[in-house]
This record gives sequence, structure tokens and C-alpha cells, in this order.
Amino acid sequence: MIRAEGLSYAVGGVPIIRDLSFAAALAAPLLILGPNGAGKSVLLRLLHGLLRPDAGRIEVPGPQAMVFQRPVLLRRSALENVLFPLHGPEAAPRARAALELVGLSAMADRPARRLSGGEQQRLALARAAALAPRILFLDEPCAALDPAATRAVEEIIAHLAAAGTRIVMTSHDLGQARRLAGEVLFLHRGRLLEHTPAADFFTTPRTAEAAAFLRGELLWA
Ligand SMILES: Nc1ncnc2c1ncn2[C@@H]1O[C@H](COP(=O)(O)OP(=O)(O)OP(=O)(O)O)[C@@H](O)[C@H]1O
Repeated sequence: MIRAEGLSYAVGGVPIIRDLSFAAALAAPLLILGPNGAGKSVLLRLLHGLLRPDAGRIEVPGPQAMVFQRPVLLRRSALENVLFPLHGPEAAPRARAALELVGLSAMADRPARRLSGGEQQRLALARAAALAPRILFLDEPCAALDPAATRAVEEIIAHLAAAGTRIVMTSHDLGQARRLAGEVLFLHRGRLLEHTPAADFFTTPRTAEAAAFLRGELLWA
């Protein structure tokens, strides 16, 4: 269960997240959707603890990991990037298994930063998966990827979700959201307008803003 209560966050007096509350069981991926500037990335960072709210409470079970739009990789091999946060005798087999999971075993010894964008994002997912998080936060993980690389990353996310990792992610790609989402949080101007099972959100949105967003007519918060 992930829970937020009365969450608020402002920068320089400008409210970015406004009195936001929800509770989700995360039985299937939770997608945070909304127009540009709605506050999706900030909400994800608050939930993961990278930002501290001005008000409100957050309950997220650990351990957690996060993958960003542009992966932050060390100037080392792919395998060493996955090994880096791991410790103990299980580290090496776990790192290898994680590379296998994302289809990068053959590239284990290649410099991570020379991999393609899609391969780098799969590597970032392997590094997160190797930590065996209960919750994995993904911030626009496919924003910089082409359709084929996007599909490969989606398959990994779906696989992790099926294996029991709770997924909370933001996406600009409505097709992707339809493919992956179990539940949707719809944000607009820092407010939570809908928290709905995905099937309902995409067919019968409750708010005019969500309906406009789904028609592609609401691009900016
Ligand atoms: N550190 C900051 N300083 C000032 N403004 C910020 C800061 N972080 C976020 N914002 C503003 O807060 C609002 C929400 O930002 P956020 O990145 O969460 O939006 P988003 O919904 O993820 O948008 P996008 O879809 O464009 O990525 C935006 O107007 C953004 O400019």
C-alpha cells in the first residue's frame, strides 16, 4: 500500500502539488498522468523521498528504487554499473541475472555510456531490479526512446510487475499508459482530479479535464 495525505509542495511560494491525497494497493502499475507541468515528476520525487513536502504525510513501504528519464550511468562497464550498489556474495549472480532479465548479458563488459539510449535505459532498469525493490518508481522511462526500445522497456516493466514489483510511473505516452496501467492518478495543476482503475479512466473519465486530455486537447497544465 502506498499512501499520501494532504501533500503540498511549493517552490518560491508557487504551489506545485496542492493538498493531494490518495491510497493505492498497487496490485498493478499505477500511472501518474496529466498535461505538461501538472506536477507528475514532482509527485514521484516526493513519493520516493527525493523532495520533502511542505505539508502532508507519505507512507511507502521499502525498499524502493527509481529510474529516471535519462539514466545516470557510471563510466564503467554495464556489469559494474549493476554491481555498484550491491554487496555480499550474492552480488555477482544477482547482477548477472538482472542483465539477463533485460537482455544485456552479451554487453556486460561494454562501457555503459557507449550503449544506445534504449540499452542504457534497460541497464538502468537492471540496476534497479537487482536491488529487488518492493516499489519501483519510473519517471518517464521511455521519453527519449524510439518505439522499438520503448516496447523493450515496457516488456521489462510488465515482467517486473508480474513478478511482484510494485510499479509507480509517469508517462507522456497514452498508448503506453493503456498498455501498462492498472490504476491512474490524473493530475492537473498540482491537484489530483482522478484516481481511477485504468479501464474506467480511458473509457469514461469523470472530469472534463481528463476527457480533454484523452482527446489530446489538454497539453499544458
Ligand atoms: N525546482 C523547481 N523550481 C521551480 N519550479 C519547479 C521546480 N520543479 C518543478 N517546478 C515546476 O512545477 C511544475 C510541475 O513540474 P513537473 O516536472 O512535476 O511537471 P510534470 O507534470 O512532470 O511535467 P512534464 O510532463 O512536462 O514533465 C512545473 O510548472 C515546473 O516548472
